[in-house]
Amino acid sequence: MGKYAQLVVGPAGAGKTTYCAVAYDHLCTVDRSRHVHLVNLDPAAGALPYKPTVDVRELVTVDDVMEACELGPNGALVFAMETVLTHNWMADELGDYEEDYLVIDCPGQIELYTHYPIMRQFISMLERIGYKVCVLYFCEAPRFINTPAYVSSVLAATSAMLSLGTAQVNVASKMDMLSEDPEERESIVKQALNPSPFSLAMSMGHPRYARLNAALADIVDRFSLVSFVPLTCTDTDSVQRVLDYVDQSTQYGEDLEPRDSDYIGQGGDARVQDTEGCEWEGADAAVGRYDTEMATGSGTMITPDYSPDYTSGGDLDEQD
Ligand SMILES: Nc1nc2c(ncn2[C@@H]2O[C@H](COP(=O)(O)OP(=O)(O)OP(=O)(O)O)[C@@H](O)[C@H]2O)c(=O)[nH]1
Repeated sequence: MGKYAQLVVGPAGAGKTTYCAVAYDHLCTVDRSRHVHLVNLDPAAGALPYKPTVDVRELVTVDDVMEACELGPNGALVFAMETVLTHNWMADELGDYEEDYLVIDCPGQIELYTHYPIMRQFISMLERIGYKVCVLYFCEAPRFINTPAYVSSVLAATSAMLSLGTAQVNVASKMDMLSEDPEERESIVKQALNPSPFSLAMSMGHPRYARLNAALADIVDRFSLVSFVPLTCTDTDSVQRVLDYVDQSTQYGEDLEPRDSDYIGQGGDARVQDTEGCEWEGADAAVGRYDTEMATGSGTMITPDYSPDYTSGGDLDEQD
């Protein structure tokens, strides 16, 4: 089987801990071929709904750091995470097994994924000891209904992808909060995630920033930035679907295929061509594999044909 890790990241309250507990149960009961372990990487975590195999709080807690170093909660968290890396504690805790499947519950401070190199270094450490890593970036689906929040989520997910530099599956969590009807809720999110660039630009923010809004809307639209796999933690099928995409991005079980057309949003239609002319569509592109390839310069993204020139002026200028 080899060694695999899913790193569950995203803003506070997005549903990371709940997913980790549910995914662990699912993997232990439905797919029993893996040696699954839960890892708590949040030194500020309170009561957890699962019993972790490895718990960072045994090494350091945010409360201890706050007291010892007289730091605030955010500074203490960064200090605690740096402590984890400098002590090589995690590698020692994980041991030298040939086969492992880790589900890692991470802190909810977004700056860890976008500003600091800590999580990138943590991923490098896992890769060094033989793990294939996939990041799961969580966003709450109900936030997508508000356009500025949607654009901000897309940009934050993209920022994490660039900063962490590994395969990434973006997850739209808490889908059940949109509607009781599964079809209706997917359609709500699909609509919210596929606005025309014009309506995106118009509803993005204050007219003072019309040119910036237009440029961002164009980028979000033109480059099919990210897609989201819908998730409701109480729905076994949707949990399985997320796991399928993670498997595909880490190439766990080469013969596994994700279910088609389950991605929602811009990148669901992404098409990517590698240097040998081989084209990846939808899932392959959307799981973030193309981003990794592009980052290393070995991939070429095919952009949609429709790319209106909103940045050159027109009606939007009148709002400046
Ligand atoms: N309705 C609904 N609620 C959910 C779902 N997943 C999680 N929640 C709820 O969302 C709240 C936050 O969930 P957590 O799993 O603690 O979120 P988190 O991202 O780990 O939060 P932090 O540890 O603060 O970073 C809890 O009350 C969960 O019960 C879901 O699929 N549907």
